[in-house]
Amino acid sequence: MTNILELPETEIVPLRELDATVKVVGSKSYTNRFLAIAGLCHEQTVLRNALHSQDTILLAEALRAFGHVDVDLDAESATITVTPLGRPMRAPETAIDMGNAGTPIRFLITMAALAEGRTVLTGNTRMRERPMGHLLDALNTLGVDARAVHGNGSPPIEIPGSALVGGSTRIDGTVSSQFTSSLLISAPVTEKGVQLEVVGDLVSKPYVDMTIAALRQTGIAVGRREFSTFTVDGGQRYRGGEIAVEPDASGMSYFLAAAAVLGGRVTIPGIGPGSHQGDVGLVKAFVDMGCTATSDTDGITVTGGPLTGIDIDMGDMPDVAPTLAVVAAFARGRTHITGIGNLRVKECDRIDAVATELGKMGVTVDTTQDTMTVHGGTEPRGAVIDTYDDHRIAMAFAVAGLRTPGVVIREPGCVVKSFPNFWEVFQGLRGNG
Ligand SMILES: O=C(O)C1=C[C@@H](OP(=O)(O)O)[C@@H](O)[C@H](O)C1
Ligand SMILES: C=C(OP(=O)(O)O)C(=O)O
Repeated sequence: MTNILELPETEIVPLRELDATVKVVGSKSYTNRFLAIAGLCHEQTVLRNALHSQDTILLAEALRAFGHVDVDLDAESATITVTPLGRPMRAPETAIDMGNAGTPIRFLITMAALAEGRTVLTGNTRMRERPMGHLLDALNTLGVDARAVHGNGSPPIEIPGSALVGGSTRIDGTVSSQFTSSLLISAPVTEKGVQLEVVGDLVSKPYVDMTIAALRQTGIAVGRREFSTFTVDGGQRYRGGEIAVEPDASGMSYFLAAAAVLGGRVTIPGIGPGSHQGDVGLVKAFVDMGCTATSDTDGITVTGGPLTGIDIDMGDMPDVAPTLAVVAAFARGRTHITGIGNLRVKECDRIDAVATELGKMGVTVDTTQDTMTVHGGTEPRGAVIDTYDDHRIAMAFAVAGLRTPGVVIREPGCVVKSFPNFWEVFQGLRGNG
């Protein structure tokens, strides 16, 4: 069988009917959180339904490089086991290359300040443009002299060892929530704990809720006043044991979107109303556009209907904005998406990428620095879609190809960042429907 991941491009064959139950991979965000936590824990941690993707594997390998834990990755059983070796965390002699794994590198920047010795964290070309300056400023206030080697706030980042003891600091929340999460994850094992004040309007808030949920689940007490101040006492100990990771809500979005654009039905088991993953909010957006949905112990089900454009602030669910934009291309009327300025600093500039690629399909998209307006109503036409080494562009536009003939996705292998078996699951829609 052809491995789509290795092809220069793949043409999506349209699908007329869809009625499927889809098993998506474990959450990237929870896998990253529990891996980082396990890397600070003195007990063994076993993650079930853990995501084995490029980003989580890079984080696992980075933890191993600090020499204090063994990390066993069993992709077959979707299990990751992290076992402390009873040695201190020690910076590796060479720089750690984190590819374009944004969440992992940002979590590691703070963790590295707990290790012995100087750590250098770097990444690929795009990563070397991604912003980390706010996190460096917060660490500097805590007395950690972490710095961008080229003085531009981006990797490579150099972090001095044995430098983080805790204290009070402020974090600018307007660019990425990952900085707040990073500080919260390392805070409990510092000597003094951390009092954190978030300044500016925090983006991607649900990810901070996920961090706090992960900390509490592993035995950590966190005090908070909404999204403005967080207090974590030092000298706490993370609890190990077995942890089940829920399905990935961002990965789920492509299949729910398929139901929306085809007027079909898709059910995602294992995720429901109790989830802290903000991307679950896309379900309500689809309902507002004309779909019907249920969310209960069986999972989330979306059934497509005639679609109409909406106005929506996606600041709480940035990763599914490309998914919604593609669905909006098939809706009657205009969809106005706001609150998405930080889409410009993700794996690619996702505002420009979505506008350019939908443009190739004959769909007009107006953009500003932090908004996108998709003008639906004209049936999109087939096009060769560039993916900019961005998994979410590849997966979102694959959905368009289920309805529009002639959609070709270039470099489909980029999905490995968060969803290595995406194409397999996507092809599975045909057997199912
Ligand atoms: O904490 C996390 O797991 C993530 C936070 C979000 O980033 P920002 O806070 O930078 O928007 C999101 O885009 C990313 O894919 C995962
Ligand atoms: C933005 C993303 O990832 P990260 O910031 O972790 O690289 C993403 O997965 O869409």
